[in-house]
Amino acid sequence: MGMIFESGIKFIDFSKDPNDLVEGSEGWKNLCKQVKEACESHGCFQVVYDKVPATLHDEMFKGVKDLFDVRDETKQKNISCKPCHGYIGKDSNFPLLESLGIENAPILDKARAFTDLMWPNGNPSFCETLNSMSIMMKELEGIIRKMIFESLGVKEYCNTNIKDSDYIFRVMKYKAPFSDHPTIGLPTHTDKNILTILYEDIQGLEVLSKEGKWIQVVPKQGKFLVIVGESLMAWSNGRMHAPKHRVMMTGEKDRYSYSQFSTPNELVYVETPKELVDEDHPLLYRPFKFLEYLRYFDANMHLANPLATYVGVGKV
Ligand SMILES: O=C(O)CCC(=O)C(=O)O
Ligand SMILES: [Fe+2]
Repeated sequence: MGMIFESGIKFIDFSKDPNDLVEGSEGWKNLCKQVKEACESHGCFQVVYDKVPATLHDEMFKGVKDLFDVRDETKQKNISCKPCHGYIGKDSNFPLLESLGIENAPILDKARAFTDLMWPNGNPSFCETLNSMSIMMKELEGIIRKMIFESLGVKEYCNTNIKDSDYIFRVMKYKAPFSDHPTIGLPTHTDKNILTILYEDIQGLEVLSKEGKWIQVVPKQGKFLVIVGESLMAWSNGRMHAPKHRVMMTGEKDRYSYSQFSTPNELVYVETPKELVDEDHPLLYRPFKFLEYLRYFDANMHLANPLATYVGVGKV
């Protein structure tokens, strides 16, 4: 049951046999190994997780399209005191992109507060879709995180670490550039959070390989893309790779995507466990608080490697 490569991105099947997701089973151990290898080598992989029905994805995209048709003044009401959490719209540098963040959407009241803000009479059906989708994406994220911790030999940290997470759900729209010349939709970046679980309708996302090659992600029905963020990279003492990625747009079709980012709770320190530090793996990053780092990053976007500048130990 080797890993399959599609367009250079590893593909892991979580839905082959239900026993594979039973902790401790042979299938589980095999998946742990595949997930670890993919996160080390590419920092991302595609995963089939058929607990999320295709109809839910369809409803989600329909709701997301309606959402972006809401008046700009209403969308701008979606504000947050946290950087990169609210409304991002039609920035003159990246005019194709529009995006909205929904904090802790797996909590029904939070999802409802968002849909009540966007629609005058709320939108109970989209609220339910959004909430169900974010709960399932949270479950998938939890499984993957468990697999990563187990494969790193630090399973015992899993409970505290999962318990101490927040989630931010983002919906994205990239307007069609009406050109065959690739145009930037979202500039090159690394995610700052723990893990990102992403679903997209049409091609556009590209991931930079360690060898410096841009790899196009080919979206497929039912396949999520999982991306390692800088918090997990730092926590794992650099073992897990946080890849650079970007969105490039061509053609005449708008692109929609949605993702859920797990983020360390703002009160806890992202701190490398002592088990992951030894002579061969000296400590790379000092403990930091996620939200403080996000604010630092927001104010220092010009830096080539903001995390290393912020909390890097020695020359990283
Ligand atoms: O829309 C996408 O496919 C990618 C979005 C992304 O990378 C992000 O929001 O961090
Ligand atoms: Fe990203």
